[in-house]
Formats: sequence, structure tokens, C-alpha cells
Amino acid sequence: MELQLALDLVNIQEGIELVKQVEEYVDIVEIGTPVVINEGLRAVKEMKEAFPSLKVLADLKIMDAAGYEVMKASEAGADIITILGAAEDMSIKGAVEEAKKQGKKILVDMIAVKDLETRAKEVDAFGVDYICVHTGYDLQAVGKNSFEDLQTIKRVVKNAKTAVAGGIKLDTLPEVIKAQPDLVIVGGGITGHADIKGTAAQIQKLVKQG
Ligand SMILES: O=C([C@H](O)CO)[C@H](O)[C@H](O)COP(=O)(O)O
Repeated sequence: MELQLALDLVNIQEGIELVKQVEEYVDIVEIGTPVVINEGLRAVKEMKEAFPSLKVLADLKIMDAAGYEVMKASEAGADIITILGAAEDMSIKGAVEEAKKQGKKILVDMIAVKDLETRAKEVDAFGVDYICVHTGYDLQAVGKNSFEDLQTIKRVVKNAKTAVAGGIKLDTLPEVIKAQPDLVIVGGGITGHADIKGTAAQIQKLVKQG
């Protein structure tokens, strides 16, 4: 099981300073969608240059022009790029094709997908690397989480790795781990904590114990 740190509410320099504190505890650093919107793919480039041994995920949440956007994120140094499960089949297939060409990986974010079971099976057949259930900020705000959805994709996904994101904290992590995802994504549960390093260490310990 791997741990991904999501950076969403920081600028590039703040992100780099944050990762300095926790780099020994995380496998993947996510340049979150708000950071890409604010700073562009420069954020991916600078993070990868600062931490060449960490994998960097560009959370582009691609919806269209997938091949081109995967190519640009790859050129910036991303190891993993996200596309939405709600995108056209052709877009997801295009993303996979370009990622393979570039030696990169595709994570499909299933946020807002209504028929999760059906779509997860379809997307799994396209050769994507990760399928991620995700409760975004707006649904977290009304008390939702992705724990049941994680069990659904664990049941139906046969090829891709499974991932889970959205409001995961130290106290809810054991429930997540019980479902055995391949990748756990934590943002505010680490970055919003008073003790960032200590929390990342505790979360990593639980994730690695599986
Ligand atoms: O993808 C995310 C969100 O849509 C904002 O871009 C977050 O990175 C993801 O939800 C993980 O962050 P937390 O919910 O703070 O753990």
C-alpha cells in the first residue's frame, strides 16, 4: 500500500517546504488541481526537480484533449496524471495511449460518477493504472466519504490498482485500510494538522502495516 500526499491549498514554495518535512514518509506527491490552476504545470516541474526520487502526480482531472494534456504534464515531469472517469471513453483511451508512449501512468478519478460499478468495470478494461474513488471537498462538507465506494471498486476492478481520496484523517484511516486499497491519498489530514511531520509518520506507519 502506498501513501500519496495531496497539496491543494499552497503555492509552489509552500508546497516544497511542506514536502521537505515529510518526504521520508510519502511515496507520491500530488500537485492538486487548485495548485495547477494557480501555478500551472511549473508546479509539477519544480516539485520534481526538488524531489527527483519522489513520484509526482499532476491532478489535472482531464476531461478532454487528453492525449495533449498527458503529453504536457509528462514533459513537466509528472509520473502519474489524472483523468476523470466521467470523460469520454475515447479521451480515457487517448490518455492511456499517450501515457504509455511517455512511460507514465494514468489515475482515473471517479468523482461524481453515478453508476460506479458499471463505469469502474468499463474504465478497468481500458488499461488504466489506477482507479480512484473520491469524495471532493463539496461533498465532504456535507459529511460524505468514499469508504463504501472503495469496497465497490475493490469488488469489480480486476486489472488496475485501487485508490481512495477525500477527507481521510488519522482517525478514519483504519477503516480505509481494512478495505485494502493500493493507494491512500491524504491532503488536509496531513497538511492541516498542527504536527505535520508527526502525523505523516503515524499515517505512513499504518499504511505500511496495511
Ligand atoms: O483532489 C482533491 C480535491 O478535489 C481538490 O483538488 C484533493 O487532493 C483530495 O480530495 C485529497 O485531499 P483531502 O480531501 O484534503 O484529503
